[in-house]
Amino acid sequence: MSQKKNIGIIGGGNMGQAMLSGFLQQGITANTLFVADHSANTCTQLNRNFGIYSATDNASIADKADILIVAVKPQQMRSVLERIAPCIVENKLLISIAAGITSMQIFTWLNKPNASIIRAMPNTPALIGEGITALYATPTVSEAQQQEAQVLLSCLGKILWIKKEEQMDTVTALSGSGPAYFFYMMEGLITAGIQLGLSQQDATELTLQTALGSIKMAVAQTNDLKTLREKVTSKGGTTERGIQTLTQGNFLNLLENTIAQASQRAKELSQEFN
Ligand SMILES: NC(=O)C1=CN([C@@H]2O[C@H](COP(=O)(O)OP(=O)(O)OC[C@H]3O[C@@H](n4cnc5c(N)ncnc54)[C@H](OP(=O)(O)O)[C@@H]3O)[C@@H](O)[C@H]2O)C=CC1
Ligand SMILES: O=C(O)[C@@H]1CCC=N1
Repeated sequence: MSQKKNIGIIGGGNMGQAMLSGFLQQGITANTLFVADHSANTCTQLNRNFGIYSATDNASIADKADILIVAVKPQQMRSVLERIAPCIVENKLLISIAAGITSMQIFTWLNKPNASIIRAMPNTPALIGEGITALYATPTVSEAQQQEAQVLLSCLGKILWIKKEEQMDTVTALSGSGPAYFFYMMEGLITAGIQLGLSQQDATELTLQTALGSIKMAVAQTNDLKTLREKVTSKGGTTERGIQTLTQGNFLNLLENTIAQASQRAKELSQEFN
């Protein structure tokens, strides 16, 4: 990515900082990164920890940025966008990562039907360059801007372009929220191991390395997931009993319902904060 482009981020919280880390690790220079956060304390910390310029005034950061990432909570999106609207001049690319908030709402709040808007859904593994970011470009975004967004957000891991905006809610439920489901499952496995007599340290090491090895095998795609599972599951053995227990507990239905509910929540966020 051309180092001449200034990257602005509004909202220096969990995801704003994960993105910032990913950008810096991939060699985007600190003097092209600008962050706004309404907390002066957060600004001081960002400046100290990342060596980037930060300010409490959103408009000043929006002005400096060629590419502006809005990373505040959905409930803050409307007031933030209405206030920075005068800064969203022609050729500035605005990337929203807010769950649920539609491009139609963004255009309306900016009152700029020709603004260049991309919706992005990253996830927190962006912090170590192992995220995946789904992207949806509105028709006002040029090919060159799509390319810029792709190059920039590739610093955070993989990229997946989505053609239909309505799919963003499912994407949010699956990959945006997804790391939390995996962390939750690992927490549960560790707890179970401890309850059955392992030390915290041993249960943690066994769980984390098993997760890592399984993910690496899944990603290598030498076999499909079902085959990989079946290779572990000896007839009449331990895994079979474990999987039976998951099946009896409607594990797959539970997962389907989890994604459906998270996706539904994205739709509600859009309506609640309209
Ligand atoms: N966390 C995640 O894994 C992911 C989050 N997202 C999306 O990213 C967005 C941010 O989420 P997340 O980082 O978790 O939230 P955080 O609350 O951690 O970050 C938001 C930051 O913005 C600050 N802020 C609040 N109001 C303003 C304002 N008016 N102007 C400037 N800064 C403000 C907050 O300060 P304060 O805390 O003081 O309110 C906070 O530091 C959300 O829209 C979410 O849907 C998308 C993908 C993944
Ligand atoms: O929980 C949330 O609403 C945000 C969006 C995806 C991950 N975190």
